[in-house]
Amino acid sequence: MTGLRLDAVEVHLAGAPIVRDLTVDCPAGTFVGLLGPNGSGKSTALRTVYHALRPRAGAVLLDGVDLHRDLGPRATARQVAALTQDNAGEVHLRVRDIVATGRLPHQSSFSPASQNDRTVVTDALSAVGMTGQADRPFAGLSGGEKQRVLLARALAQQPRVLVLDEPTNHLDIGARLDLLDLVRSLGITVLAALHDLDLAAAYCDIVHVLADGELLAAGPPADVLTPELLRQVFKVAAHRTIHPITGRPHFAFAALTAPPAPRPAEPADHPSPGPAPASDTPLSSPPRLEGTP
Ligand SMILES: Nc1ncnc2c1ncn2[C@@H]1O[C@H](COP(=O)(O)OP(=O)(O)OP(=O)(O)O)[C@@H](O)[C@H]1O
Repeated sequence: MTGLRLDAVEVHLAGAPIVRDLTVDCPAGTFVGLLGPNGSGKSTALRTVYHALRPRAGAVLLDGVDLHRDLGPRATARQVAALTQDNAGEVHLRVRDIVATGRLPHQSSFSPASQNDRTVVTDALSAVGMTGQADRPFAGLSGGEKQRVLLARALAQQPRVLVLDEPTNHLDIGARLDLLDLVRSLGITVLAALHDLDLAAAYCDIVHVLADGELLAAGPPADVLTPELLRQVFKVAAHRTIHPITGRPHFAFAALTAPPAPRPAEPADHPSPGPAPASDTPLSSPPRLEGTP
């Protein structure tokens, strides 16, 4: 298989098993989601892909090449870019300089930034809509702007695999969709930890669900994300419908302890045609707000 494969990956942290026997296949060009509750091991698994953690057992393979055994961190960074939550330490740089660090794996001390490097950085800034902010200090940006700059840095790496750890944190709904649309349009292999199950269902070709460091289910979102599985994994009541625009699964959630809502009135209760008033109150006399005279 061409693409990325986590093959029976095992990670221990502080002596405890955090990820156990995890196999995840990301065929080349697919968008694969890693889902699961807080603490289920998603970030830990992703960190083995971008060389921040070495698996204790198993392997991370890119087109069959073992990233830890056969490639070092620098060679891996020419193939794999990550957009993660850890971005401390870069706060004193300008936006353009942050994005330019994405070119470092492609440069050597004998070949500093080339014209091509500068063009790639300019294009990456443009792709995320941050051209006009290129000279601002990174530290002065909003959370959403920072996220876009860090995506630009990942794009500047010109990776074959993009690892995303909760990439839509801090983003408003329009920016979330823009970011995931942009990522999808790249046509590269994507492995993303996502909490938003609607976004996962809308963007992922395949999802893998983790619980307590182990793989519980994998497959297309429509097959995997059943109300039964969501109840088991996230301990919520889930109501699944089809999104009227995207045609993908769409969810409404309630706590398992939530009382059932009163049943809506049957159509037979309102036999007259045309729009019905929202309540029994006549439209000519709007209800008074509590506390108004
Ligand atoms: N350096 C560490 N030492 C010990 N335990 C750790 C370390 N890093 C993470 N863990 C633990 O590993 C478990 C999995 O953490 P991880 O961050 O991978 O989960 P996650 O699924 O990404 O969670 P979230 O959705 O909350 O981001 C958690 O219980 C966490 O406390």
